[in-house]
Amino acid sequence: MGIMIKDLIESTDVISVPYKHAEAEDLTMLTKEVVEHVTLPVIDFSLLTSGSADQRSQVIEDLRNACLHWGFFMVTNHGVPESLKEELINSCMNFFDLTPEEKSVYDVENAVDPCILDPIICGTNFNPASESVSFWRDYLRVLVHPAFHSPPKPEGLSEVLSEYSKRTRDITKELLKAIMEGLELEEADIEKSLELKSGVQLFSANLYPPCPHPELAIGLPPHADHGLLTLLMQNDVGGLQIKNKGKWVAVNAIPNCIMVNTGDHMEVLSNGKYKSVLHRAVVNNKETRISLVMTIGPPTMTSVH
Ligand SMILES: O=C(O)CCC(=O)C(=O)O
Ligand SMILES: [Fe+2]
Repeated sequence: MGIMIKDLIESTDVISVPYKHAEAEDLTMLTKEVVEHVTLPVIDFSLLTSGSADQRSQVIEDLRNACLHWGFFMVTNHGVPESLKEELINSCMNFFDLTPEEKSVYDVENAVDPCILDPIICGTNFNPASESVSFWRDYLRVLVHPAFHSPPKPEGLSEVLSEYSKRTRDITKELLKAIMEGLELEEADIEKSLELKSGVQLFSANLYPPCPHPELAIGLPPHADHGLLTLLMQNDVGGLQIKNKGKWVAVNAIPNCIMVNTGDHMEVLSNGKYKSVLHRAVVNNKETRISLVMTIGPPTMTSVH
């Protein structure tokens, strides 16, 4: 792989983001423009599972509106303990801290066939020789369902990832059920059409080290996700921006909420009603950001984006 940004930063005193990029036409992707901060719709998960019938109907209505107008919402009271999130963040940090040799086993550039989903890959989007905009992200991506995978190192990652995968999967199922009810689809049809039991669940840990010139780089360029729903948790550093009503807005996350967005398969399933939303991640020059991303889709899903 190209050397991961994290390893590069640790091996050299000076790291620059080439200024030539300022001339690149890709500049429209960059984030010099001032973006407004918004609060996404909030979905209280506990009301979906143990609220009264009225409360559940209200949450279904809220989900409908969130999917229609935003394609993004924040889930609170979801039952994932903060400690589990913290442990997973620490384990992923420990993975990125492995030596380049240890990580090279999962090097995306050694992947045999780009059409086959490699169960575990890691890599970087950073390419110092690139003529266009700098991408400032290292990542680990793991297929966690229908068969669970995990790198054996660092110790503890596998257990924590397995637990986190199960919990986010259960949350996704409940959310999907409620979203489908809002679309007035029958639950039996949904199970059948989604084939969630054999569905694909992909985990990504995105690492965005502090960037000396955040205005000349982007963490993740604008994209939409494959799959039905994507669930995202982050260390308490912001960076996610979404395109809403034609303009980019920055997301203010409630601490420890799960941010959820609709993906391409949801757009198909809802007959185009719920759009697969464009989003991107920007970087900053102060703090490392990490996002834990879980994408769930049908068995045919082959990649995240
Ligand atoms: O890190 C983020 O905020 C965005 C991550 C993302 O969009 C993805 O992994 O698909
Ligand atoms: Fe995404």
